[in-house]
Order: sequence, then structure tokens, then C-alpha cells
Amino acid sequence: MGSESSSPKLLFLDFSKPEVMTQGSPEWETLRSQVREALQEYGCFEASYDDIPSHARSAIFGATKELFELPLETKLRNVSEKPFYGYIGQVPGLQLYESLGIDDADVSEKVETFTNTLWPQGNPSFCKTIHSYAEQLSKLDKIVRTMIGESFGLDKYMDEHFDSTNYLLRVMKYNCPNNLDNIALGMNSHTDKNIVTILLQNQVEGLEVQTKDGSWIKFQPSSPTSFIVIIGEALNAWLNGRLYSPYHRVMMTGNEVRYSLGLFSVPKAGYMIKAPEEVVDKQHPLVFKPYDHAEFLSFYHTEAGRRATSALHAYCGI
Ligand SMILES: O=C(O)CCC(=O)C(=O)O
Ligand SMILES: [Fe+2]
Repeated sequence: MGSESSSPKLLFLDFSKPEVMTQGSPEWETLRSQVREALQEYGCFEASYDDIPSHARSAIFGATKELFELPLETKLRNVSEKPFYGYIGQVPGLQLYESLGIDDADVSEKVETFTNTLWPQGNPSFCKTIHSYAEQLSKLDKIVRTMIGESFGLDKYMDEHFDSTNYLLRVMKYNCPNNLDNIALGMNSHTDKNIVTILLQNQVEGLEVQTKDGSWIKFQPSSPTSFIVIIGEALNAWLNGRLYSPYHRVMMTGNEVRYSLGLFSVPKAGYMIKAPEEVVDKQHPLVFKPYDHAEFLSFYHTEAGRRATSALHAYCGI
């Protein structure tokens, strides 16, 4: 146990079969238990999801490259009043990493605004590719959340829950380390603070996920078309800590550039994340006071928030 060579693989769950996608079918219920099991144990799983076919995946990586090839001064136009939603790059200690954020990427007018900021003359094919990817993948996010909600008996809260979240698409590039054999940090170890994250990477590996016992699993997809679903602290807080929100990081080796896309479901400002009574009992006493995600993020981005082992516990732990 514990060594990287013998480390377990993440569970592989198949969201491609139509029977599985019919809410209430026996296949749906089987998958729902597997989702719950995977998220309790690892906080993440590998997913196959054919609703984004291979030509759409090629298109999204084409659009991603096109975006990163823009001059730096153009990419810097991607700004946002929300911290860390805009362009990020040239960060000291994180030189390989560069990313841009598209808020409300499932809403076509928002993607159009983003596109026109970077291409004032317009770029309809980029716009369409990004929007249809986000829109299609948001369905997988909703399936996963519906399954989790059902498995905890929270069906009656789901409409409000979905209405209180939106989607950020973050497009990421990790340059390769200069020296071969030189492992380099692509992204620091962190937990996601949002609800659910769904990642797609090009063929270049690098993502590692920490298990409860502290060992690191390298994400080695069973298929190059797989997604990885990771849950964030906001979902775990809503569920009164009943799942596990894993630390993960990106370690780069070799001489190929890694591209990845993360679709993040995020609580809207003003939505109080409060564990419903169904998930609180004697065995599971309340872990967090109700909190507003946007206010928590402001704390997280302070010195005290960054230094805390768990920023969420420091902010609103009981
Ligand atoms: O690029 C990846 O695979 C991981 C990205 C990630 O963890 C994040 O953006 O939160
Ligand atoms: Fe992450």
C-alpha cells in the first residue's frame, strides 16, 4: 500500500450507455451507487461520456491551442472582477502554467462576449466549439449531482441547488519542463473549492490525486477520451462532509505540452451552503456553519486563508 507503483487506479464509470442515463432505471441506480462509493473513497472517478464525440474533442483542443497562440497582450484582456477567473500566467514558482477562464460558458451570449474580447473581428467557430462543449458537458455534471442528491435523499433540494450554481470553463496549458527527466510542478496541490469539476486532458498525463491515506495516484486514463470527475469542497460541505474532496496536483515530465479543460460548477454569490437536516444526525454532527461561497473565496485568497490546512474549516468549521 502507498507506493506509487502499486497505487490503485481510479474507478472507471460508464456514462455512455443510454439505459444508464434514464433516471430511475436499474442501470441508473447501479451507477448511482458506484458514483457514491467512488466519491466517498476517492472524491473522484474516471468517466466515459460519449455525448462529446471524438470530433468534438478534437475541435475543443483545436480551439484551446488557437486561444493560447494569441499574443500575451490579447490574452491579458481576459479579466474578471471575480478573483482568479481571468488570465493567469507567468506565476513565480508555477512557470509552466497558463490559463484563461470563461464564466457562464454554457450561455452562448457570454461565450460570444469572451470571444469578441479576444477577437474583435469575431471568431464564430471558436465560439460555437466552446459553447457546445460546455453545454454538453454540463449535462454530465448535472447527472452526477442528481445521483449524489438522490443517494442522500435530497431530491427536494435539487432544483434550488441547480438554480444556485453556474459554470466556469477554465482552459489550461502546461508547458513541458525544459530538461527531459525533470519533473516539474504544473499546478500546486489543492482541493477544488467549487461543487463538481470535470476535467479533460490531451494525451499528456500529469494529474495526480491524493488518497485518504496520503498516497498519490497518477491519473492514467483507461482511454484517451475519458473525463475525470472531482468533487469540490462546496459539494462536500453541503453534504455535511459525507464525501471526500481530494487534494490533487499536476506534475509535468517529458517534452510534450499538456492542455486541459476544467468545467467547474460553482455556487452563485448569495447562495448559503447549508447542510440539509437529512445529512445531519448523531453519527454525523454538523461540520460547517452555513456559508456564502463568494465570501469564503475572499477569505481563501487572504494570507490566513492560504496558510490554513483547510481554509473551509478555518472559515466556518464547527
Ligand atoms: O489540469 C488539470 O488536470 C488539473 C487542473 C485543476 O486541478 C484545477 O484547475 O483545479
Ligand atoms: Fe483542481
